[in-house]
Formats: sequence, structure tokens, C-alpha cells
Amino acid sequence: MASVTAAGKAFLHLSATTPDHLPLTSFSSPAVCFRSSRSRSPFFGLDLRLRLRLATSSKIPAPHARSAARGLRIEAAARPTILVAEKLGEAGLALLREFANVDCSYNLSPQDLCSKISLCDALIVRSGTKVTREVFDASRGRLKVVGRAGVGIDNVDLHAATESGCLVVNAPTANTVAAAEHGIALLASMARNIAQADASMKAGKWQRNKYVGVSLVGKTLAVMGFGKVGSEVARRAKGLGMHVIAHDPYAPADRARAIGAELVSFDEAITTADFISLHMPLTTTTEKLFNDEAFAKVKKGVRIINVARGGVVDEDALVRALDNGTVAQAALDVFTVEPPPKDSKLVMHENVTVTPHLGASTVEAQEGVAVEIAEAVIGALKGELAATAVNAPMVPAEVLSELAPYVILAEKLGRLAVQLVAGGSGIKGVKVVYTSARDPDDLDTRILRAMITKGIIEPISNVFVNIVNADYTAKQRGLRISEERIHIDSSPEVPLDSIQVHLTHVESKFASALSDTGDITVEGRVKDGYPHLTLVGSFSVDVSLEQYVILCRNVDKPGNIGRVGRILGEQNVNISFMSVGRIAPRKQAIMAIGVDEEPDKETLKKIGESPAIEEFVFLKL
Ligand SMILES: NC(=O)c1ccc[n+]([C@@H]2O[C@H](COP(=O)([O-])OP(=O)(O)OC[C@H]3O[C@@H](n4cnc5c(N)ncnc54)[C@H](O)[C@@H]3O)[C@@H](O)[C@H]2O)c1
Ligand SMILES: O=C(O)[C@H](O)COP(=O)(O)O
Repeated sequence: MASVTAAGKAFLHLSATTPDHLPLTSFSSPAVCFRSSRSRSPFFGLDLRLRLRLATSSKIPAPHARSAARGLRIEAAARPTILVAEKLGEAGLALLREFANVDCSYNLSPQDLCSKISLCDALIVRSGTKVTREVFDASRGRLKVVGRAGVGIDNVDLHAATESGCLVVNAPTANTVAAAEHGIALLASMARNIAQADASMKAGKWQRNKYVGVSLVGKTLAVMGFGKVGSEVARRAKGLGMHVIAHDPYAPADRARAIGAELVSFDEAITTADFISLHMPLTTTTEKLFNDEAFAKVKKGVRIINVARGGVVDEDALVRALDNGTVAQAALDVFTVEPPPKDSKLVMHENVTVTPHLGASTVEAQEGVAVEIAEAVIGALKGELAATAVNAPMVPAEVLSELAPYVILAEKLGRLAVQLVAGGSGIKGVKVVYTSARDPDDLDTRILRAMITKGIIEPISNVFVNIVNADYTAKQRGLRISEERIHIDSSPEVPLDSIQVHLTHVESKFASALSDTGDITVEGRVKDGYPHLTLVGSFSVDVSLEQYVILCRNVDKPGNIGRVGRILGEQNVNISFMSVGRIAPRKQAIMAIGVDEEPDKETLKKIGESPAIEEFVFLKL
């Protein structure tokens, strides 16, 4: 469809909503892993190594095996060896044994794991085994795949894995219901003092008055994080007659409504709830989110359940809140350090019920997880790439080499846009606009779309997005992605002029990021091979997208820029880049500041309090 832009240029409109099924076969040629400059995801540089490593297994297509043979040792005829370091369901073990020699060695010390690993092609773990850089070093290049039989891969050193050319796969869905059921079990047993009463009876007592509980029906439960587990907890709590509210800045409101839960802000959730159940991932934003400040706001006597990750709670602050009665009880399955110290005040607290990270531990979930991970590991050893690959997107090398800097730009724009979303508004629609001199047939945007999806989803979840699972993951989370191309008259040698990412109809924590249509809008370009932010809302800026960016809106008058610069300078925070975009001289302006170090909270507070600053946001890319 041809239309005309505001600038009067003709453009081609091509709307591609998320397809139901990805054409996986078209991606199944050489796997290429690449590393973005500084994000947690593995990107450029390691591509060929990982690709060739995977191609050294026996059942791979001949051309790939030939290319692998040139650079690497081939173990074509040998059956691979898989070390299973934590208990795995029988169905999964049976699948593994059909394909490989399986060594089930549980409770290995770090030293024993290191000495065994050089004889293994794959390693399967749960959350109890630390797969550190030492493990990858000790494998001396033989380890090709690490399978995490569960969701969280906090125990695997992803950078070290990628650097040693080792693929990491996980099993993200099979234990969702088990975790939700465990959350409900903790909720009910905490409310009725089941664990304490059981211990008391076993100690020979009969304390009927001491263990009077509280009822669930009619009480308000705040589900913090409305993803896979959180939504299942909400569904079950509705069945118990609870009033369910939820806080998740990125979840679509209609999905919550369908379950009968209302999405609310963080403050509303924690100030009104009788029970708070945590289901968000551990990220830089959620780390110690439940701290003294949060406990100061909760309804007195609130009860807290955590089956997500221990690090989301400041455990010392929780002990203080339990001691002073702010929090009546807590039921915890997860801890900052696992296992927690034997003398942990939190674990020993009489108002705390604990389980040793049992959320995923049902027979059914473990069978499901075992099959899911066995299939993923076998596939990877065969040279296929699973949709659950955590550290390996896959694109044809020639596409990658041309789009490399745009791929980084796409992910960074996604990361930036999602951090501008205000709590409670939920993201539903993403519109991506590519400006290019190329004919649509000459520009494959799948990888760019995948990278934008990755940038939007990864900072807010524990899902790892790659080219294989990007569209599926977006769809699963109710994210509709549409693409539009604007054709410009320029050299088709350059694949893209700009990429714009619009998060449609959301509220922003930085109002200036909203365009006239009410969308969060950011645009970027590649300049001298580096990604630059060139538009925020309606403001033109030009800042290199490095690790940290501060966006401030201020009145455009002398001295304002200097004030912010001085605050940063006083804290020894180095400015790497700065750009000012303004509507007109002496009206409103946006300062985009790239900084080398992460400013501490105090410094950010000072910037926010500076009279010149109308609003500001600190972004990690
Ligand atoms: N205890 C266990 O054995 C066990 C088992 C499974 C999962 N888990 C943990 O449970 C958690 C949830 O898992 P999941 O599979 O539902 O993940 P998910 O990615 O499906 O859902 C997480 C949700 O949290 C939301 N979120 C992100 N940042 C948030 C914030 N600041 N405030 C509120 N919400 C935020 C995301 O938008 C997403 O909807 C994870 O931490 C996971 O590791 C634990
Ligand atoms: O991340 C997960 O899948 C859960 O926390 C479960 O971990 P586990 O497999 O060690 O029980």
C-alpha cells in the first residue's frame, strides 16, 4: 500500500503481524550466535565458534559437518556423553539414554564437577548446581550444551558459556502450574499455621488457641507479576473466593480482566492487599523491591508469599517488618542465598513458613521438565537449535553481517522503550517503522523484529528471546507487533536509514517520550557503525546508545545543562555523550546524556530535585 508521510515522501506500507507459526526450516541452516555490545545476551563475535561446535555432532547435514571439520575436532562416530548432575524425571532420562551415554552423578562438589566435565558433551542441571566459568574452562572445549531443567538460569554463567561456544537451553513452561500450586499451598498453610501447628503437635503439645488462623475468603490478594505463574495463582485464588488485584507494568489489562483480576499500580497493590504473592523475575529493577521503603507502605499485618526469587525481597528488611508486626507472616520458597545460612533469622522466625525451593518439585512437573530439557539437549547435540536456546539467536551469516549494527540498535531501542512504560499501563501493541531505500524483498526484517522483541521482553521477564522463539514469545505475552516500511530515495547500499519503535497507547513514566498519537516513540539510526538514539517522543536528540542514558526534560535556558553536569561530575560519573533537543529556543528541551558509570540513587535524586528539571528517567541498555 502506498501512502504519504508527513514529510511528503511516498512510502510502502507493509504490515506484518506476528505469524502463528514461524517458518523454522528457513532458519535451520547454520546457527549463528552473536553478542551485543554490553547487554546480558550473547551476540556478535562468537557466531562461528558456537555454530561449528554444534556442527561437530554426528547427525548434522553434510555441508555443515564439512565446514566444521576444517576448524574443529570431529567426534562423529562416538555416542555423546551427557552428565545429569541433579535428579531428573525418568521419562527424560529414557530419552537421553536412547541417544547418549548418560552419567547420573548427583551432589557433585564443584571440584568433582570440574574433573568430570572434560569427558562430557552435555550437562543437565536444575537450580542447585553452579555452572561457573571454572566448569567451562575445565571442560576444555568438549562441553557443547548445558540444559537447565527449569526456568531460571541464574546458576549458569551465560557469558562464560557463550565464550566457550557452549549452547545453554532451558525448559521454561513445564513447571508453571507446579509453582502456582505451591504458591497457593503456602498461602493456605500460612493462613492456618499448618507448619507451626504440625511442629507443635509433634513436640507433644495441643495448642488450639495459639494457632487460630485467618480466613482467605473475601480477602485481597495482590499478585505481583502477572506472567505464567502469577496468572495461574490469580485464577486459583479467585476459586478460593479472594478478591484478586495484580501489579505488572507490562501485562495487558484485558488478560488480567479475563481472569477477574484488576491491574493496579505498585503502591495501590501493596497498600491495599491482605496477602501479597510475588511472581516477578529477579532483574535489576526488581532486586530488593520489597525493602524498608515498601514495607513502610503495606497494610499492617499483611502476609507475604514468595515463590519467585529470594533476591526480590530485602531479607533483613523483611525480618525487621516481621519483628515489628508490619508483616504478620511470610511463606517463602526461595532465598537470596540457597541454601540460606543455618542461623538465618528469617528462616528461624516463628512467623515464617519455609520450603527449600520446592515450587517446581512435583512428580508431574519434573517429568514434564525432564522431557522438555531432554528433547532440547538432544536436538542441540544433533546440531538443531531449540526454541528454548538461551544464548543463541540464529540467522544466516550473510544477513547478519550486513545487519549487525542495526541488530544492536533494534535491541537497544526495545530495551529503552520498555523502560519508559509507566507502571500499570501494560503493553499491547508495538509498531516498528523501518525507513529504508531498499525494496522490501531486499530487506529481511525478521531478525530486527526479533531483536526489538528481545529488547522489550528480556528486561521484564526470565524468558530468553531468540530468532526462533521471538514471534511465539511475543504472541504468548499478548504483544502484537506490526511492521511498516517507509521507502526513501537514498543509496540502497545502506540497508536502513532509521528504525522507530512505538509502544502504542501506553502511559509513560517520562511523558515527553509520548508522541502526538499518545505512543511511546523512540527512533534510532546507525552512525559510524554505532547505534544512536535520534528521537524521543517529538524531540530530536542524538546520543550514542551505550550502557546508560539519562533523559531529562527541562526549560531551555542557560545554566540548566551545566547544573546536571555538575551533579554528575561531583559523583565522578563520566558523561560520554550529551545532546539537547528542543521545541524552540528558550522553550522546553530534552537532554539526552550518556554516562559511563551507573549513578547512585542519591545522585539521581539530586538530578530529579534540581529546579531546572521537569522530569527525568535513568535507563540501562
Ligand atoms: N519456586 C520455584 O520453584 C519456581 C518455579 C517456577 C518459576 N519460578 C519463578 O517465578 C517467577 C515467575 O516466573 P514466570 O514463569 O511466571 O515468569 P514470566 O516471565 O511468565 O512472568 C513474570 C512477570 O513478571 C512481570 N514483571 C517484570 N517486572 C516486573 C515488576 N517490576 N513488577 C511487577 N511485575 C513485573 C513480567 O511482565 C511478567 O509478566 C520467576 O522469578 C521464576 O524464576 C519459581
Ligand atoms: O527456575 C525454576 O524453574 C524454578 O525455580 C525451579 O527450580 P528447580 O528446578 O531447581 O526446582
